[in-house]
Amino acid sequence: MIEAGFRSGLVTLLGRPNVGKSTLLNRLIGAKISITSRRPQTTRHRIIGIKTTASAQLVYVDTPGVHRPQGRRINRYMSRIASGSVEGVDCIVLVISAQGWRKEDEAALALAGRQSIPVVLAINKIDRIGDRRRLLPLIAESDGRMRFAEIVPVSAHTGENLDALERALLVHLPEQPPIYPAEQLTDKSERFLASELVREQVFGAYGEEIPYAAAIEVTRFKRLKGVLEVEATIWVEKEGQKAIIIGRGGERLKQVGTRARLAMQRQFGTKVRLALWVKVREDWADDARALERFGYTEEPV
Ligand SMILES: Nc1nc2c(ncn2[C@@H]2O[C@H](COP(=O)(O)OP(=O)(O)OP(=O)(O)O)[C@@H](O)[C@H]2O)c(=O)[nH]1
Repeated sequence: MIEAGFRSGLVTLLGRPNVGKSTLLNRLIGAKISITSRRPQTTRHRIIGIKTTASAQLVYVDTPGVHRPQGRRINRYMSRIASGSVEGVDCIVLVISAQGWRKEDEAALALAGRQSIPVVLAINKIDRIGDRRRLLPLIAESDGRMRFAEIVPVSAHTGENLDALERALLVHLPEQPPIYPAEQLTDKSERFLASELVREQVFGAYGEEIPYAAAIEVTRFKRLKGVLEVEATIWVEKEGQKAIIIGRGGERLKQVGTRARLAMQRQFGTKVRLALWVKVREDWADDARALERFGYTEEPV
């Protein structure tokens, strides 16, 4: 039964790379939907997280960090997804860090400001600020940057003040029935999530250019009795990168595989058998056909 006055709508999480959008999405939904890492530009897709209560359904849209697209096709793709994700939504959450405004925040601020929809500013990572009074000048400064519908300090890490953020968003949603079934948490498949869980481990395990040179292709995803069988290829751009991923005697790849398998077991609640390969496809990040094959095909709604 849908309550009278039920509200539902789309809320885009926008911000520069690494401010904590995906961490925020996962906290708001209470489940791991979008992968996170210490490195910028982890999110490459538009990922929807759905939260349904008795009186409302908030459909959050996680986006790649807004950054100046460098020449590569994958970066242009990510930028297109981010900028397209502010269209046709009911509200935008612009996420910045409690450490203050940075030059890199400005592209996201400008993008949010160009829309004629309410923008709520979430000042994230407040757990890092010992004395909360230090937030007051940042709030005052933010107020001068744009006419925000509301400014809400939060911590995606601890969950602090997320109820206030939700309340600030709900008022901007139209009264209408839910968009998605109440039990649905995301628009992405388990197969997609499996590829992301491998990518998350690659982001965590290797430095420098390796995470950005890697794309994951899941070639088998089969639930058998009591076990989920997953096979995936880590595509890189150069032979040298392949050697680094594999490591001496295959040790590093083995470690990545173990971690990804355990993450999948937690995620899917079943025993997982995972086989990983590493292959080279030169310049895949700039190759339209390779991007399509690796799943970079979404169009913003
Ligand atoms: N201390 C603290 N760290 C946080 C918080 N939110 C996110 N982080 C950390 O910030 C880093 C980036 O988080 P992500 O959620 O991947 O950031 P993102 O904005 O989605 O990044 P992109 O994919 O680059 O757009 C990770 O190391 C997170 O653990 C927070 O509230 N407090």
